[in-house]
Amino acid sequence: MNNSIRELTLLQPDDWHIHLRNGDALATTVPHAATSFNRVICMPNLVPPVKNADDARAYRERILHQLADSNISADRKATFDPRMTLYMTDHTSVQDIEIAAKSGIVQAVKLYPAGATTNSADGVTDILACADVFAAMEKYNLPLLLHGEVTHAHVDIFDREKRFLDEVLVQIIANFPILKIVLEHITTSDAADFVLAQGNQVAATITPQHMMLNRNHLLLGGIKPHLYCLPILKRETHQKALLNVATSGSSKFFLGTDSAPHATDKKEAACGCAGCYSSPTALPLYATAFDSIGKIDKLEGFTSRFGAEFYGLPVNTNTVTLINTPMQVPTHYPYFDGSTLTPLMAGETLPWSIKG
Ligand SMILES: NC(=O)N[C@@H](CC(=O)O)C(=O)O
Ligand SMILES: [Zn+2]
Ligand SMILES: [Zn+2]
Repeated sequence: MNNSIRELTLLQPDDWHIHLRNGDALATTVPHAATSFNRVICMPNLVPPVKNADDARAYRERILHQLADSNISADRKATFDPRMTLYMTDHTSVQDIEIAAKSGIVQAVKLYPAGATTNSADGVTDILACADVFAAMEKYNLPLLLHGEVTHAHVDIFDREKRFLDEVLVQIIANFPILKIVLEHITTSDAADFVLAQGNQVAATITPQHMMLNRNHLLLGGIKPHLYCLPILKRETHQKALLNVATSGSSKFFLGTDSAPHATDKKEAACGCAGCYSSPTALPLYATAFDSIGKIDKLEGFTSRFGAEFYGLPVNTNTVTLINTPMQVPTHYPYFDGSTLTPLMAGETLPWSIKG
């Protein structure tokens, strides 16, 4: 690598998997997301969850209200477009799907196996019993977004994603061959290979942490609660495989930060919450990851083209410029009620930053 200043102008990225939360959290999360992204797919695991089109519309209004109140630039305000998801439960009906599909604001339906992750208690208990709902999603071309882990108590946490592929996902795909599916936040080479082996209706998002870090970062030399997310970081071979597919130019893999804020004290605890907060520095993080193996030329497809293509949306027309001027990730951000958020790689220096 040479030492000259390099700049990289990208079509403005979209984040196809983000947790903005609700209430007072929005004052922090919305401007952070809107600074880097145009479209964001807002996860529905609020308390209570976003279960139908009316909930989604009301949630979107709260986000847009917060956007209007924030002091980011008028340009960024104008292009920010939160796209909503429904939280699938055992009670989701075909009618819920029909109404959502026609609402114009619901982009997808999210399935959490019950108990798999943060705020998933209302998730689906018997996925293969949801045939009529999947059929309706197929009919209306509404994608299914998966937290792809089995939840049986006896299955080892490091095996849960692979078991989901073999025991659940193969059956969903076999029964609903044209249903669009995104396997969210993939963590293993098994998941990457699985997605590559499917038709173009199956894609995956990859977070910055899963392509930059592995379980040694989480557990060696002291436990690092801010690197704990679900699905949990895996071994280095998986991390490398994810970085390789993300930078391969395959349009099946695209940006989804899974930025998932939990106040610092809720993570630095005897029973710490799962989730990494990465949204404000996601672009420098991904640029750093791609550049680490000489693949920065593949960044724009991953950040700004493949997700839009998968969802059948136009690519953005505005741009953002990254520059290889180092930046320090803040040690924390103010959150609500006097708490803070500690971001992914807090205090570390990244070689790339956003220009201007
Ligand atoms: N990824 C996480 O570890 N946590 C997410 C939930 C999720 O995406 O699974 C959250 O909402 O906190
Ligand atoms: Zn998840
Ligand atoms: Zn998530």
